[in-house]
Amino acid sequence: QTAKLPNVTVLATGGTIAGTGATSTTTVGYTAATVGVQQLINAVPELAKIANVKGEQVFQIASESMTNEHWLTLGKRVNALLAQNDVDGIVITHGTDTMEETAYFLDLVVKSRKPVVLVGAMRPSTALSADGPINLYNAVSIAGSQEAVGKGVIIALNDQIHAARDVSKTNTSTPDSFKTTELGLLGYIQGGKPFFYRTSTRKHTADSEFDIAGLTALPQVDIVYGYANMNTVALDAFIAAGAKGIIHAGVGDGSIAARVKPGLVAARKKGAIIVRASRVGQGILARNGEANDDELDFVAADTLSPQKARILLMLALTKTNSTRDIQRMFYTY
Ligand SMILES: NC(=O)C[C@H](N)C(=O)O
Repeated sequence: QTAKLPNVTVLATGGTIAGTGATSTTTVGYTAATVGVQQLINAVPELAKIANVKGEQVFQIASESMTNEHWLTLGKRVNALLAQNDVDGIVITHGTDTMEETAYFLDLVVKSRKPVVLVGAMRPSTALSADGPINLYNAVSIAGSQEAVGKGVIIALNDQIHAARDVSKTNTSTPDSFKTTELGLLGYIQGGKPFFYRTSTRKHTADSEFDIAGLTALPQVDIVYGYANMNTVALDAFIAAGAKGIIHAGVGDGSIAARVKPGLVAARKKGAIIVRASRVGQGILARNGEANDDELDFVAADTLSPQKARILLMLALTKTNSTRDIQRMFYTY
């Protein structure tokens, strides 16, 4: 250990960054989650110059198979490590498909201001111009930096730094897939150093009211997707299966089809919390806009994507059933 260097723990969970393909030109149709954490670290010897890096294999999965239970395990491990004086920051290697969801979950449950950086790759480790090694190098640099303290959970790929709340995967396969909404990215990594230009005004990490310490499961919340000719088949099935909350990923500003509305009203009467979100991807979901939320006792998702609204609603339901309080949470986080 070099005294002056920060101590960064790399928690590996799988994904394409740990994937291998048949040939160097295989950039699709490879196998995700095959390379172990020590091999990932060893592939970037330059890491030793910027941090004392320790690796830990938490899972080895493709991120499309991420579950609530994985999140609880990971969140507890992150909190335990960040409580240690000899850990300055954490990097989590993760598949890109659900990285934005894991990042937002952690943003709401990590009890520390120390940096937590999620990183992945769009190309497998065996590909020509694999993006994993440079992304990992940059992520370790951010996790060990003073600049990243207190910024909330970060996603860093392709030389860009994004806040967990507002970033999403926007392209199926290109290395510049991760974009923040119009709200704007946090900064860049250049020459191995992070440069921050903005922060979110929303609460996160050490200022969050959510605590997973005593939890072994999260309440069931499902998403129903809006489209022309939508019906209530999926909604009714989720409610019958015991959903405690429904995210309605409506068209436009969260509009509800005339023939779907009675199903949502019935679900609310049975006790499920209904959150109106939008499938559009940008903008504020107007409370009392396309639906009278006050009258229907629904919640508006603000600017959260449906998949992130699901996470906030699950955590909200661990604390309250009050739609008033849940709406406050959607305007706070
Ligand atoms: N680029 C990736 O990491 C995609 C992969 N399916 C995953 O999410 O694990």
